[in-house]
Amino acid sequence: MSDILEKIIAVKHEEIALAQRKIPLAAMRADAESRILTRDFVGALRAKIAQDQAAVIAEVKKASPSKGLLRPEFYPSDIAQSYAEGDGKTSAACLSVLTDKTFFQGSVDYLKQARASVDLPVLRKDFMVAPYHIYESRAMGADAVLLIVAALEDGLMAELEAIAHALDMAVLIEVHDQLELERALRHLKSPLLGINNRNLRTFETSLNTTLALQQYVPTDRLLITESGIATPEDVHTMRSAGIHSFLVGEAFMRAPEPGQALAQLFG
Ligand SMILES: O=C(O)c1ccccc1NCC(=O)[C@H](O)[C@H](O)COP(=O)(O)O
Repeated sequence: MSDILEKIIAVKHEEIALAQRKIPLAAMRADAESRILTRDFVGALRAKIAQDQAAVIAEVKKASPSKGLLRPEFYPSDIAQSYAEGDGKTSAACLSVLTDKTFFQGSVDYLKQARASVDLPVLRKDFMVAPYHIYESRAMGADAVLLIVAALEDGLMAELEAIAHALDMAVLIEVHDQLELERALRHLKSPLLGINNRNLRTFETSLNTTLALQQYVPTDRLLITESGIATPEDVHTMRSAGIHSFLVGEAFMRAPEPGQALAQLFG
């Protein structure tokens, strides 16, 4: 595991211990299981692709460990609405909202605000390390969760996926290299397979990460390229290679109108 991931995961274990003292696991689970209305995350991506459009998961991210503060004036509802509207022709399929406070200046409230202001399905972007996280994600309204293979043992990641699916949530699996990809394919069932172009040791992004791993992804999985997508040429490179699903944060967060930036990048 990279240093940054190790640091983040250590903080997540501390956070969970605190959270469970406030709301015990049984209560959080009951809350999660009482919420039955989920938006179809996988369906929203597939619908865009069926219309020959790029399926964009647009990220609501105030700051990041690699780049620091991205968007000082940060209003999640406005950002979400801008993504949902785009330019009227090209818009986001889904949202991804960072809820981690320590490293990304995110918040659970940001997810709630963003989701309440649009009809799009929402991914909770955080670092899941225990079943509690999955129940908590559903209880706060998330339609999908991220599972980072580099941060999870085989048995645990399969357990977290099963809980998410039992709660009707989608799971975005995230890998960085071939070993992680093989583990994911062996232990996880979710159709959503994200390849993250960011090297978590150097923070550099390279689209070649996706292009090199693409050949090992079975056709029944939906490949999503993540991180470092910044120019129409990047989009063209991916779409020419048959990759039509994208997770993009920074390029939109630095723009005054994130939805317009999305339309310019993908229109
Ligand atoms: O963004 C970071 O600096 C980062 C550092 C450590 C772990 C994860 C990190 N990013 C999470 C992401 O996966 C990105 O927010 C997402 O793929 C969007 O990337 P980008 O378009 O490059 O903002």
